[in-house]
Amino acid sequence: MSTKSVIMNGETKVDGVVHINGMKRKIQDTNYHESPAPKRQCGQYEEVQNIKNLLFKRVKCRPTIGIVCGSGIGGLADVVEDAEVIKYGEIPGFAVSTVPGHKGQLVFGTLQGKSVVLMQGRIALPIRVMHVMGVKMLILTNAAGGLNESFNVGDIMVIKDHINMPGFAGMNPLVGTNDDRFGPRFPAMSNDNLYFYRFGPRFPAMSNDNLYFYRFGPRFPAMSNDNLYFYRFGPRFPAMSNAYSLKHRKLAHKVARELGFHDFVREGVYNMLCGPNFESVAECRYIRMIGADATGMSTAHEALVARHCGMEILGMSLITNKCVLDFDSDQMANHEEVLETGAKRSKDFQKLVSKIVEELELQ
Ligand SMILES: O=P(O)(O)O[C@H]1O[C@H](CO)[C@@H](O)[C@H]1O
Ligand code: HPA
Repeated sequence: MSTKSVIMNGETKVDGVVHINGMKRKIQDTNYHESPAPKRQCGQYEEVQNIKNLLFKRVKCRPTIGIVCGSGIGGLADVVEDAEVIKYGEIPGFAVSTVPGHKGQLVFGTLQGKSVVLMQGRIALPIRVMHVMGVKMLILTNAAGGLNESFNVGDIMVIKDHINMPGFAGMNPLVGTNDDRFGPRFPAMSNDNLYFYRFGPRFPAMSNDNLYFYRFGPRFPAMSNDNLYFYRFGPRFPAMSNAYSLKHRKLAHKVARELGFHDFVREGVYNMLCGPNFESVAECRYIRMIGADATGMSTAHEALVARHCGMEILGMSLITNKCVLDFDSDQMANHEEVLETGAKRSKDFQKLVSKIVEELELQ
């Protein structure tokens, strides 16, 4: 006899298979989002702790700020003082970055008096390693193609939000069983401070502030009197608010003005596609239509992993080329142009990031 249960509106579970809008999803628990995922690129907790221990045996630096250097932007490492460099190949589990323009190493040291770690070469695992090392603030940089017609090659776009396009097709670094030691189950990336749970968290304390809203209410609420949320296992459907926080975007623009960079520092929405091909003209037109100002092949997943474990983020894209939006154009994006623009703007980018680091107030 088959067992059938209604999980939530429109979703039913029949013999361990969830049916959503006519599609079948095999599940382990009652939660289809927790179906077994392939080995997680952003790291299991023990693995991440082991890497941290290994790194802390090798370096003196205890970073509080992490910086991910995009294509052609790695020159920032040159201004890091007391640099301690570890190649990805020396770190178990770190994929060796294959993109030209990415050196594939971690650089620990001091920037403007603050302890930092730079990733020269982007892979997902180090974000969680940074988190367990104590990094509170992550600066994400990338090279991106400009979609906004008013952007020029060489502009720097402060990211106000992102579109995780691969996520539309199920590619999200947070898919798989949630490890609550990193963060909650369903982080939202909206820009407000309200938490919405689809079902409510599992074992939350009912805090004293008025920022948390439950759509259905928490499962096992305690009524304690403190202002903090403690998750024993983490909430199921939390929102991850303030992803690219206004505070840090404002700081980036203030610093840009102080440096006289305001003419080429812009703001906009970053779109991530998987790559490795550059986008077709129709794709570019589509991404522009849905609200993106620039597009690349990175950053959104790192932002998701970072926000999931509670890090603050600031993102900046160097517009290295203009995306081709005209079907009849013979222009073609290419990685050489990306690196070339990166090189031309590298000193300005370094100054901007260094001064932002100097002025960052860590909570
Ligand atoms: O996002 P970063 O690492 O800057 O690199 C960008 O540049 C490469 C394409 O030229 C792609 O990897 C794209 O994502
Ligand atoms: O035009 C682009 N598309 C995708 N990624 C990129 N990285 C730099 N430029 C681009």
